[in-house]
Amino acid sequence: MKVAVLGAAGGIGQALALLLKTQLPAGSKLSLYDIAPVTPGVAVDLSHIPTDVEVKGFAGEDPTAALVDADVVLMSAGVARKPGMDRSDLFNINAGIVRNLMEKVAVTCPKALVGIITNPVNTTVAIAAEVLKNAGVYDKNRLFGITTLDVIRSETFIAELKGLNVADVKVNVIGGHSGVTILPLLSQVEGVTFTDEEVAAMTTRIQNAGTEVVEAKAGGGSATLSMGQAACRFGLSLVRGLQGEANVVECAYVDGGSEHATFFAQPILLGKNGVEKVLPYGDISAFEANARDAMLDTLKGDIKLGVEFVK
Ligand SMILES: NC(=O)c1ccc[n+]([C@@H]2O[C@H](COP(=O)([O-])OP(=O)(O)OC[C@H]3O[C@@H](n4cnc5c(N)ncnc54)[C@H](O)[C@@H]3O)[C@@H](O)[C@H]2O)c1
Ligand SMILES: O=C(O)C[C@H](O)C(=O)O
Repeated sequence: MKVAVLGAAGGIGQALALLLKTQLPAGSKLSLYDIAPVTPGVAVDLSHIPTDVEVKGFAGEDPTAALVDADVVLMSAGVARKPGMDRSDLFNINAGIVRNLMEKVAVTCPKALVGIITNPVNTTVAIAAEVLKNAGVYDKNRLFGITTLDVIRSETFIAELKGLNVADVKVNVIGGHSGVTILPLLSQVEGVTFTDEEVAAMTTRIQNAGTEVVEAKAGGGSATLSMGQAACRFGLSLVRGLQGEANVVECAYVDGGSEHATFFAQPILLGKNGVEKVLPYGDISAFEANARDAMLDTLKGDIKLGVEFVK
């Protein structure tokens, strides 16, 4: 199994690469790419960790060498937020980066499962899809916006509030990955009840958790370590699905035939071809139904921006 990380010298990329080096199945290959010249050095550094995962690093303008024979591509290349910015403020720089990298993916490893981390995810995934369509290689089951950070934040914050073992807390987060488009389905969390006030406060905290980190880092960037963990969890789930493991389920932002929007985050069953099945997200509360319906104009606008960027 070969996993390529694009943006591998960055805050997320290095954390993710470290976790993958120590957690990918024995015999895997890890391919690191970034425009930053330090990237081959990051690979040499990781290669001294005694696991059976071969690491190679590539720098420069062209990611092709890193993408050859990749089964999974995880992309965090791009710029991150500073205080006062919204994720959509990253569009001007990151849209072009994602487009250019996806053009190389389309030519070099069109069958790879691609997980997009680069913000604004609601839009960059639509850009990636349009590039793959233009190249004639789009398979909606192989493209994912990684929203796992919203899931692990929800698990953490709920366990803290309710005094639970975090390993026992499971939460679906649907919609997208910014502001009101992030919707944790708190009504479905087993063994827990929330007051209306708790639901409102917890939903807002999860929606603003990225900003919480951006402000705490005070100009030093956004979430990198928790995102490294989230992307590792999602990337390992993609690998487990590819290897034929049963019942691998994650929430992700996919082109899954949702009635709500072209791309929508919801639970998916992963398998040998990526998305095996888009799963229903189940019964939701009136609060959640209102929040879901209220987000749709924003989400559809974000998607339209991505489609129009490539056209
Ligand atoms: N999906 C999520 O939940 C989530 C969570 C956190 C951050 N993010 C996003 O991930 C992205 C990366 O964040 P970070 O903290 O790692 O930023 P960072 O600045 O630390 O790292 C980004 C890396 O991308 C590289 N890069 C820039 N342009 C490139 C190109 N054309 N080709 C290859 N590499 C290129 C840079 O050299 C840098 O090493 C940001 O857009 C951020 O908003 C998403
Ligand atoms: O908030 C950001 O800009 C980064 C990321 O999307 C996050 O949720 O932490």
